[in-house]
Amino acid sequence: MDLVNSLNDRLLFAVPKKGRLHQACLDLLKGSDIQFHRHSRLDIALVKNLSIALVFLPAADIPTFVGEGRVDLGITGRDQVGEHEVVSPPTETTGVTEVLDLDFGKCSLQVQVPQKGELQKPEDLIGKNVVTSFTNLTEQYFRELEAKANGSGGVTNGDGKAKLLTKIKYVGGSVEAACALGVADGIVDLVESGETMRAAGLKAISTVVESTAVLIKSKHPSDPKLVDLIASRIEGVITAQKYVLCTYNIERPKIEAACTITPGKRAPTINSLEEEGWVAVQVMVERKRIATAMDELTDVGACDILVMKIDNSRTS
Ligand SMILES: Nc1ncnc2c1ncn2[C@@H]1O[C@H](COP(=O)(O)OP(=O)(O)OP(=O)(O)O)[C@@H](O)[C@H]1O
Ligand SMILES: O=P(O)(O)OC[C@H]1O[C@H](OP(=O)(O)OP(=O)(O)O)[C@H](O)[C@@H]1O
Repeated sequence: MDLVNSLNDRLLFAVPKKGRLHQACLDLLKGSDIQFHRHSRLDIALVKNLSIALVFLPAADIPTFVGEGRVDLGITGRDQVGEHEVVSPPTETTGVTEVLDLDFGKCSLQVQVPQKGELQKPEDLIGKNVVTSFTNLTEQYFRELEAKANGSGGVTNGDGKAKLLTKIKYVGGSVEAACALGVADGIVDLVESGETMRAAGLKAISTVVESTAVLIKSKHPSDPKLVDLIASRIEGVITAQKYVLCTYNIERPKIEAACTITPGKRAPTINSLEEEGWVAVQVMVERKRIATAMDELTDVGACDILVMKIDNSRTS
């Protein structure tokens, strides 16, 4: 099969080929019934049941391909979009539009320094060596920091732009090793649980950006209707993962107190029970809140509380 020619007329959808976002993206595609078979070593896979081709790319490159309109749709981290936009600011026709926050891949890009050392605040790194994989965001961050610290009295380049005193170096991974190896005084790297940072003897002293995975689209996708369809399927899966369905029985006078605890996404469904004075309530509750909600519902007199997993959803 001539794979490249069979891409014609298909919507191109970029997915991280490895790393932290890869498996969550595959799960999302499965939940959205986007069926494909990826041949080993091939970075393109045709979707069997929709006119889409998946393109497996490094998360860092996805904003470039989508931003230039070469690929219609993509999933990457908001940090990667930010990193790209520092050097390629969006215009009317280029750049990406965020379609959905996908609620996974949560992390923060933070300035980190050795736990035991003199450096305590980001300003202490001005003029020193900083190592990162996010050189554009880091440069922007230190440019602003230096401008604040120097007022207007800083040294300027030929182009009139303030000369950056902090020395920023790129490394592609294992950024946390840079301080111990003597390459950096501080680093700018992603932190999720904080385990990597602590294990490397580092502490965070400032946050450059917060990030989650996002669905992005180009400014002029080849098939806007198909983009909307995929976005709505993905949103359905994300909502299903985020919420559970809770039902309980309660006496009528206690409904108001119970509904304050579980107001639902739009509003709870309330049906009369055969037993006089009682109602059954059905309501969506955020998964992370469900244990507390159950405790509080019990306190206000709800009983027969049941919680069910939602497989998929289409809500507004
Ligand atoms: N520890 C983390 N927790 C949550 N999300 C993360 C974490 N690290 C990275 N991410 C998110 O995943 C994106 C891709 O990062 P990752 O380091 O996995 O990519 P990669 O460089 O392509 O993979 P690899 O590190 O395996 O080479 C990041 O831009 C960020 O949005
Ligand atoms: O706060 P934590 O939960 O420990 O996660 C943070 C780590 O995760 C990422 O690296 P990754 O493991 O993807 O590998 P890399 O260093 O090769 O990029 C990031 O660069 C940190 O090193």
